[in-house]
Amino acid sequence: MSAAVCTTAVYYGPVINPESLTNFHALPRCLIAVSPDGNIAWIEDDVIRSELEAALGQHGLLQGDYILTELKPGEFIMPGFIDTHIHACQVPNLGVYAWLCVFDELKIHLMLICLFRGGEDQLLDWLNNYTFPTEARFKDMGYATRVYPDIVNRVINSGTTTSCYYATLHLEATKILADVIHEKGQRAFVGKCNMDRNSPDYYVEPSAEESLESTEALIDYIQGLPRTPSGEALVHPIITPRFAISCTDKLLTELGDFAESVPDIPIQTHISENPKEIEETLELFPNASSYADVYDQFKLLRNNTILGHGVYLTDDELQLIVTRGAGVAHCPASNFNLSSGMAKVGKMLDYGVKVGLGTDVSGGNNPSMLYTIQMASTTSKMVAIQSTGEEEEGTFTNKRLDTATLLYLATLGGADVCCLKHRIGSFSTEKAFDALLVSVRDDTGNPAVWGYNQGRDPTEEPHSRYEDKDLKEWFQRFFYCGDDRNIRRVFVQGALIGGQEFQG
Ligand SMILES: O=c1[nH]c(=O)c2nc[nH]c2[nH]1
Ligand SMILES: [Zn+2]
Repeated sequence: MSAAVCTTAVYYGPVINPESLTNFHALPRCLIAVSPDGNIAWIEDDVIRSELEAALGQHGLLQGDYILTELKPGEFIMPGFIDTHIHACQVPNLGVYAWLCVFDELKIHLMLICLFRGGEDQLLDWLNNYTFPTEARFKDMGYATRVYPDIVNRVINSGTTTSCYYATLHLEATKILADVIHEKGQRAFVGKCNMDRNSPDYYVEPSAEESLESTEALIDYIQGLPRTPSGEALVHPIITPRFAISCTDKLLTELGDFAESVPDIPIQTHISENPKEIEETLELFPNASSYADVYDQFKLLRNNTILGHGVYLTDDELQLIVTRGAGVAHCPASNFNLSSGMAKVGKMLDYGVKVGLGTDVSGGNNPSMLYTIQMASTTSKMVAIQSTGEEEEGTFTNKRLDTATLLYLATLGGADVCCLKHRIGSFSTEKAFDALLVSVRDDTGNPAVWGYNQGRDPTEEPHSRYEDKDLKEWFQRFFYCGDDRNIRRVFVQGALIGGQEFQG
């Protein structure tokens, strides 16, 4: 675990705080106090510099009771990103050409791996040709021990404070992933894939019983990890039937029965990503009226189910998903890379479906949520351009997603999908301080961001009062052309765990 925070931490400066699908707050002079347990003690929205000490005093904080971080011009604080769908074990597959050896009991598969071969393959071929061989390597715990720390670091440093991780089917390697996340102090859900059919012989579980057994063992292991000083767990287990195609009826039945006995443990899976996948699913489950109905029949569709993709969900399925209270992880980069299609996020929102964003590495080619936000924006614009329907006032269907909506999806929307909206996704009293300190100053070294210093008179008083429009401008520069270099500090539950200035 990262170092414990032992005194009140106070942050003073500009803050971006999401509120709803249509609104966020840009607060240029905000004061946030974080208790030693990492929760937000209180927030003052607008405090002028000369009244800072007085404001702290009113909350009973005298000098020596707190550590003050005062932001520089061009810096701001915002909630950390929530990635509702990422395959940690697929990061080694990102954009590389390499010879890869996969060992199974009897033979060595030697194959040329390249990401998407220029984007030729769609989902099912991509899984067989590239992804399953990549994931099979995690049978080797040495490999897992070597690669997972770098993968988690990379995710944290790109500003993701909560991740919903898929691991491989291997129990021991998945325990290693959970250990690494715990050690680094990230908030996360970690699941090992359940998959007992329609997968290559070197990468498939031998039976439904063994699949369930190792799932239960992983849950026990993760629930046994030490908690934060306030008794909260940061790493949670999640039941992870890979997708319907890779699970027998027996496995889905057993997982559904087991899930019923542990209603607080969430479930993640894939749904309706690709036409061929949907066709195959409906052939395998002839009694189901739709893809969503397959999961529903097996008691796997409920308020804490996270459904990856949902590109081709029908109206009936959207209605069923809303009724069950499940959420969707919108994975726009992956949907482009695998030529899956463009999810109708606006329509999902109008139906009342909970929606968050997912990088879906390595279907998605970047573990950064910023990149995913930009892809979600592009997707919504393409859906809007192609739309022939009338635009209705006050709805999202077929419209471009604006900055407020994209910010919501990447933060509060994700929190809602993870059933953690009461803890994370925005700043308010008693929520966890899961936050990013962002800079658009020139010294970040990101030339794509026209930063705070650009064109500014160096003799200008640096603390001249900013307006909320200045802050909104900095925020948009970061949102649409920022990258890891702009993410200076990453906090989870009040503890500094990453970012460019972190020396962990
Ligand atoms: O984008 C995807 N990535 C995967 O690993 C996967 N497995 C099932 N369906 C999937 N879709
Ligand atoms: Zn996925």
